[in-house]
Amino acid sequence: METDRIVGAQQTDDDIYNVPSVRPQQMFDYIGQTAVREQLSLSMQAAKMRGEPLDHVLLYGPPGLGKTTLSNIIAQEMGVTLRQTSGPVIEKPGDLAAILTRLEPHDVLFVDEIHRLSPVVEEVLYPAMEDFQIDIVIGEGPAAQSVKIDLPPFTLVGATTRAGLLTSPLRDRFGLVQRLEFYSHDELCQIVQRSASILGMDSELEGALEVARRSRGTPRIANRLLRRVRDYAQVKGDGIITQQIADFALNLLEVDQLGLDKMDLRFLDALVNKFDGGPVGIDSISAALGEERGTIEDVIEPFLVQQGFVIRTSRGRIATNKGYQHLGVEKPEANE
Ligand SMILES: Nc1ncnc2c1ncn2[C@@H]1O[C@H](COP(=O)(O)OP(=O)(O)OP(=O)(O)O)[C@@H](O)[C@H]1O
Ligand SMILES: [Mg+2]
Repeated sequence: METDRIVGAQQTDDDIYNVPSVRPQQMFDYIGQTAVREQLSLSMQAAKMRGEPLDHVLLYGPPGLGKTTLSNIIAQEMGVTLRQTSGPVIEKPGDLAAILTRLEPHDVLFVDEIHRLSPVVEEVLYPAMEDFQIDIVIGEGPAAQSVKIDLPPFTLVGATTRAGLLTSPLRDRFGLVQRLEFYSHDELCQIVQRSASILGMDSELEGALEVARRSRGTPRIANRLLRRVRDYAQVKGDGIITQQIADFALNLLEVDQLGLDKMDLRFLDALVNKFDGGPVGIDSISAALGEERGTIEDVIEPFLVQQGFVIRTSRGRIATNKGYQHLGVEKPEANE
């Protein structure tokens, strides 16, 4: 499971119960994502000037990049209450109706994993988003009656890691659609330094940068690695996060210079050394590694593909030059 990996992007209990919280509370502290921040800030300012709620916002992108954080900040900056729920939790139309009718004017309703709403629930959401109205059916059989209920004007903030799974009627009802991008090393370095100072740690620039470089473009991973490096610095060093301390600590955790862990390296090694760099089908790799196909596709491959170590083709997986180089193996001439 990815949740067992130190470099997994999914949230773990360790991320949730870590105090003090390093999660930014205001836009000012939200590092990176400049375009998203500017567009949202502009729209929020305009909405406030008009005395209207902010238009509905869809945030999408890989896990751990700051969707939930941003939704909190939106509510905070708009000066309204945030109500949180998630797609799979809303089972029936009545569940959603109960949430919507309890909103105060201009509140932000955050729906995480919005791609997992059931179709009947989604139907209720359409008029709610468009006209701030819902139709609910009261009673059953021939006596059933449809009643229109007015809702307070509100802002829906939807988040998803799988924008491709959203139906187009739902997608079209969001006025602001923002894609979060992986963070640069420099941005992650700022995040690490900020978190270190909240945790009461001294960090040298090079130390923070070392953590940043190995964090797979993902703030959640950066914060998790930082906490492990902190342990190491306190036990083995003098508490300061230097490059050497970060390097030792992360090597101990078997997270390499580019953020690859053992699982990634086993995959790359099999592809290069057992299958001559491919193309090879996913099922053969799965058999060679003794890992389930789904795990490989959802958990190992995305980062390797995004970083250009591996490409997926219709004929199978192929190791790139970069993939060969990372293992220190010469790429054979004839192999394409
Ligand atoms: N722009 C940022 N600046 C500083 N820290 C950030 C930023 N974005 C995210 N973080 C940190 O990363 C952690 C993970 O972010 P968050 O929970 O918002 O991700 P997410 O996109 O909602 O992930 P998921 O898809 O798993 O729900 C936060 O607790 C926060 O500390
Ligand atoms: Mg989230």
